[in-house]
Order: sequence, then structure tokens, then C-alpha cells
Amino acid sequence: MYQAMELFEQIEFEENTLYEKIITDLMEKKFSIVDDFFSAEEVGILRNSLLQKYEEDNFKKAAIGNKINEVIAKSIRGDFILWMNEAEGNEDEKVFFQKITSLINYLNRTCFMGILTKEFHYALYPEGTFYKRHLDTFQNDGRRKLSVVCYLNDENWVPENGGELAIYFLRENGEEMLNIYPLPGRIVIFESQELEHEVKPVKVPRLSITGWLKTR
Ligand SMILES: O=C(O)CCC(=O)C(=O)O
Ligand SMILES: [Fe+2]
Repeated sequence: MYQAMELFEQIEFEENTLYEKIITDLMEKKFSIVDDFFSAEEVGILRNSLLQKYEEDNFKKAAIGNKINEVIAKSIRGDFILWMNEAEGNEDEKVFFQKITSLINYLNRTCFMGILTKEFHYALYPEGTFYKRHLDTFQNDGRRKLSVVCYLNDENWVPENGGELAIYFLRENGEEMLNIYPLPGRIVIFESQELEHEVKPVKVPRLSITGWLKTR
């Protein structure tokens, strides 16, 4: 009994070094890059899940409307997406959401971030596609607080494949750009309302899960 209590308290108050690093990064520079947030095994499982759904033809061209919109949309972004359903997801997706939820709980408990909902979609950028520079809140809503991108590419991803996530920063003496490779297991978290970013053209298909932590 005594031991059980002790264990309970340890879990309850345990500081998480990884989450603390994310929080510090976000406060200092509005973004954080975490390598190996997902293990190679988890990436493999999620990648297979994505590819299976893609082959079943479940993905939609992102932001398509009528024919004219379609042309415009294509000149802005060329990825195909599939929204994930947390409640009805498969076992593989449960592991994904458990990890994300654990991070959200920590953020809410330690920083009073007030994250109440989340939305995530699979994304596949076919060869030659990109996503022009944008702010995620232009998309449709100002409740998006943090953007989270999780890369599911395979281990031999090389810089020559393109598809970097470029994040733009306003500095006193102009603008700076940071190029981030979409390496498997890596996640990038950034302030949705603050940082403009783009996905550079890819030369081979680029796989990811992208989502938003929202305040309402
Ligand atoms: O895949 C990425 O690196 C970023 C994707 C993105 O900016 C978006 O879907 O809004
Ligand atoms: Fe974005």
C-alpha cells in the first residue's frame, strides 16, 4: 500500500526532460525540433498505416473546390491528406494519439496552455509537389495554437530529396530562414499564429502526419 502511494506520487510529479525542452524552445524561439519523438518501429507502423490508406484511395487533394479553385489550390499546395479520427482509429493510431495526448497534458499542467482539442491528418506529397509559404491560421481558424508535424519518411531520406520544412523568422536586420529535413521520427512543433513556413518541392514522395493543438 505504502509502495503504491509512493509510486503514484512519483508519476504525478515527475518532470519530463523532453517536454521541458520543448517548452523552453517554444518560449525562447517559438518552435522546437525533437528527433526520435517516435521510434523507428513506430514510424514504420504509422508509415504502413498511411500507405495502406493511400492505396485504398482514401486520401483527398488538400483544399480542392471547383475546377478553378483546383488550379489555384495546386499552385499553393500539392499534398494529399486524410484526416485521422482518434475515436475510430486503428491500434497503430492509438499509440500515436497516446504520445500526443501525454504531451498536451504536460503542456496544460505546467504552462496553462489551455489546449482543449486536437486535429491531425496524414499527408503525402507526391513527387514535384510543395506547399507555398503560409501561416497555419490563414487556413481556417484562429484557435490553432501549436502546429505539430511528424515525419514518416524512411530511414534513407537524403537532403537531395528536397521537401525541407522552411521556417521564416523576422529579425532586426531582416528575415532568416531555417531549413528542416523531414527525417523519420522527428517532430517539429511551432506556434501556429506566429511562424510562416513552407514545404519546399519534393523529388520523392514525402510522408507525414500534421496536426494542430487548439484552444477551443
Ligand atoms: O509537412 C510539413 O513540414 C509542414 C506542413 C504544413 O505546413 C501544413 O500542412 O500546414
Ligand atoms: Fe503549415
